[in-house]
Parts: sequence; structure tokens; C-alpha cells
Amino acid sequence: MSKTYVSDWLGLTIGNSRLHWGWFKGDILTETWDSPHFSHPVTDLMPYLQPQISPSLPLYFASVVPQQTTLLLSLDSIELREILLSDVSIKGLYPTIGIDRAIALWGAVQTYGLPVLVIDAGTALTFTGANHTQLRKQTESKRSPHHPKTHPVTPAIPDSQPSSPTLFGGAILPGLRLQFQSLHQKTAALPSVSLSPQLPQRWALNTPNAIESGILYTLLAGIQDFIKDWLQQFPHSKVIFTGGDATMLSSLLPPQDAEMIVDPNLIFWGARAIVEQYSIYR
Ligand SMILES: Nc1ncnc2c1ncn2[C@@H]1O[C@H](COP(=O)(O)OP(=O)(O)O)[C@@H](O)[C@H]1O
Ligand SMILES: CC(C)(COP(=O)(O)O)[C@@H](O)C(=O)NCCC(=O)O
Ligand SMILES: [K+]
Repeated sequence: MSKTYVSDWLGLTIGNSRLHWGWFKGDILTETWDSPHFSHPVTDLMPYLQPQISPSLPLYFASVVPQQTTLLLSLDSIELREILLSDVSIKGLYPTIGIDRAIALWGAVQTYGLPVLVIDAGTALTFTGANHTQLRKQTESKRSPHHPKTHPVTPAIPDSQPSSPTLFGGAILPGLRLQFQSLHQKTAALPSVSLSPQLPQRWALNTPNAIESGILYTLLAGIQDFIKDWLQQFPHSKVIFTGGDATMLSSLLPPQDAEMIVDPNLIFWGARAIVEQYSIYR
């Protein structure tokens, strides 16, 4: 396949809360911003772009919100390329895994190596871990000692390079804001609570604090339990937080036995590595 040259381009991932944009000059990410979901067929990208950015740049996008994809595809005046699961070179991705999880994991593998655990604190909070692909053991077919082999056995071709990544697995739960919203929306008496940046008192004596305490302490305990389990299997793994609540949640965790990194741009590192498969940056 021949590669095309690419200079300026836009990366876009569509999450369940909002759109995440990145402006690249070749392989350099120069600017990122978020915008609300498209609300009607998109005829003009300008309202979603920073003033200095031209809507004529090629737009590489990935979406976990099919209605938003449909609205975006109504825009026929620009060069749109959808990033698909098949573009992500990680083994074992199951067909319904979110493309945002796959791209973020690919970005983490590119940037931080293997094994790696990504904690994406977005609308949903997801854990997604990758490890080195285990080489398949070269199993020789069983032969009876009475039938010695008569020709050399061709060694099986390993199905991957030792350093290639495989999805180990993950988990999905409601994200921070969604937990607050669901309590408010599905109960008669619980108010809408806005998050405070510090840990609340665990044993609360009023309703808003009780909600905050319940959600935050159980969420943090759950995150720690997943990290602990991951590190038992992969003691030298890095743990990368991304998504809208990454900074806040990671700052509230006590120190862990691993290098913990907050990187809001994992999806863009993943997108860049994918675009690079088809292009030469200049
Ligand atoms: N303007 C905002 N809109 C939505 N969520 C926000 C906003 N600012 C901060 N957040 C936080 O970010 C989280 C959503 O993360 P984000 O990565 O933007 O979601 P997604 O990728 O699913 O669209 C919410 O739980 C919320 O607490
Ligand atoms: C889990 C998600 C809802 C997370 O979406 P987000 O919070 O980033 O908007 C999304 O990755 C998705 O729709 N996943 C499909 C199911 C799966 O990953 O197994
Ligand atoms: K996300």
C-alpha cells in the first residue's frame, strides 16, 4: 500500500459526554480541546474548531456514539477517515470493544511500553490492560517411538513478535459524573451534587456529603483493587490514567506500588500511530 504525505491533520474521538479534538502538525500534537456533541447534521465544522484551524484539514475520527457518527458523516465537504478496530494492532480485541478503549490502549503501548494498564475515567470508567503476546509453544505432534520421523520437522512460525501486544482484559463501570447523575435521576429525594475536589468525610451527616462519600470511597477502593490485582500479575507495569476525571481521581488515590501517570492525550498518541501506518508525516 502506498503511503500519502500528511502535514496538518485533526484527530477527533467522540465519547459519550463530548468530543475530544487534537490538532497535529505532522507527528506533533499542537493543541487539544473538547466540545459538546453535535446537535444536528453538521454542515459547518467551524463552531467546533479553534479559530485558527481550517476545517479543510483531513479529519481522522473514532466514535463510540453511533448517532454522532451519523451526524458527522453528513458533512461531505471535508476529508473524513474513520479509525476502526482493524486499524489497531493489538491482538485479542473482541469485536464489541469500544474503539476509544482500543485507541487509548494502543497509545499507552506506544508511549509507555508493555505491560500496561489504562484507566479511562470518562462517562464510563474503564480498565483496559495489555501484555506481551505469549508465543505459542511449538507443540510437536505426538509420535510413537516405533515411527521415527523420517524428514526434518519445519519449526512452526511464531504467530507474533514477542513484543507485540495482546489485550489481557478489562472492566467497565459507571464513571464519576454518571454515578452522581444516576442517583439523582433515579431516586425521589437525592439532590444533584456537584463534586468537590477534596475527599469528603467518610461518615457523613448530611445528604450531599453522604452521596459524595459513598460514590468516592467505593470508586477509589474499586480502582485500588483493580490496580492491586493487575500488579500482582504484572508487577512492573505502568498504570496510565486518562479521561475527564483522571487528574482528580488519581490525585485522591494513596500511593500505589506502581508508576502512576496521568496522560490526557492517550487517544491522540494512539491515533497518531494509526495515521502513521497510512501516511508519512512532514
Ligand atoms: N464539560 C464537561 N462535560 C462532561 N464531563 C466533564 C466536563 N468537565 C469535566 N468532566 C468530567 O469528565 C468526565 C467525562 O470524561 P470524558 O473523558 O470527557 O468523557 P467521554 O470521553 O466519555 O466523553 C465526567 O465524569 C465529568 O466528571
Ligand atoms: C465503555 C464505553 C461506553 C466507554 O465510553 P466513554 O466513557 O469513553 O464515552 C465505550 O468504550 C463503549 O461503548 N464500549 C463498548 C463495550 C466494550 O468496550 O466492551
Ligand atoms: K473516554
